[in-house]
Amino acid sequence: MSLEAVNLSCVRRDRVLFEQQSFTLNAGELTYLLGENGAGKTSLLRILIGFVEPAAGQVLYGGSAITHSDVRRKFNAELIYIGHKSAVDPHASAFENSRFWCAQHGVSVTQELIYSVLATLGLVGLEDIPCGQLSAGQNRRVALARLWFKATAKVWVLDEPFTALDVKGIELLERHIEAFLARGGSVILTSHQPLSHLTGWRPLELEYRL
Ligand SMILES: Nc1ncnc2c1ncn2[C@@H]1O[C@H](COP(=O)(O)OP(=O)(O)OP(=O)(O)O)[C@@H](O)[C@H]1O
Repeated sequence: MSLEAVNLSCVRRDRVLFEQQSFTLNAGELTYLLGENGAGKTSLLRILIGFVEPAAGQVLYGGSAITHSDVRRKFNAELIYIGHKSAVDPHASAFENSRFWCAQHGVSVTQELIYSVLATLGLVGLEDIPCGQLSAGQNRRVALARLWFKATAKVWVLDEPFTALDVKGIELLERHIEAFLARGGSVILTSHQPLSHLTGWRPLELEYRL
């Protein structure tokens, strides 16, 4: 199913961030959203997932508007969004955050699977302590574990997923994105760091407008 932006515009505090943005995320494609600080990348991603309404235009999933409840349900079932701030509860552990996220998103997982994914993410021994005591990169890994849990996802919308990751973490995530694309997934992401291994992406540049 393709995710399609049709003539999207966004206005923030009387400033037009962007207008008439149209593009399609197709199966197996990676779109790299580029632009200076404040250009509107996060705003565009939040419109794309239906969290914020555009000033004009619409978002279609499989050809129908995501504002229709049946389309919304299907889109929810096939979407993973990881925002810049990650939404990891600092008072809960990596295990508890993962279990809650899976429950909230209707993803059925065993305890063993949660521990195994957290191990893949390099979090062995850190699974049961409050995330507030983990480093920034470790917290990012806890958030990224969602990309391993939800096997039914077809679209990943990732806002600066590489932030705070070390070299190994970047490589792990890039390989996981590659495998997802090879299975026919679609990805749109922002990153202020150049992508190191990922190739074949399509740039989508937002110009900073005064
Ligand atoms: N809810 C909001 N209310 C008012 N202004 C907002 C809101 N959200 C974003 N903005 C403004 O819109 C502009 C674009 O913000 P946005 O976060 O989309 O940019 P960005 O391209 O993701 O930036 P960065 O690279 O710094 O993350 C900023 O000037 C920001 O202050």
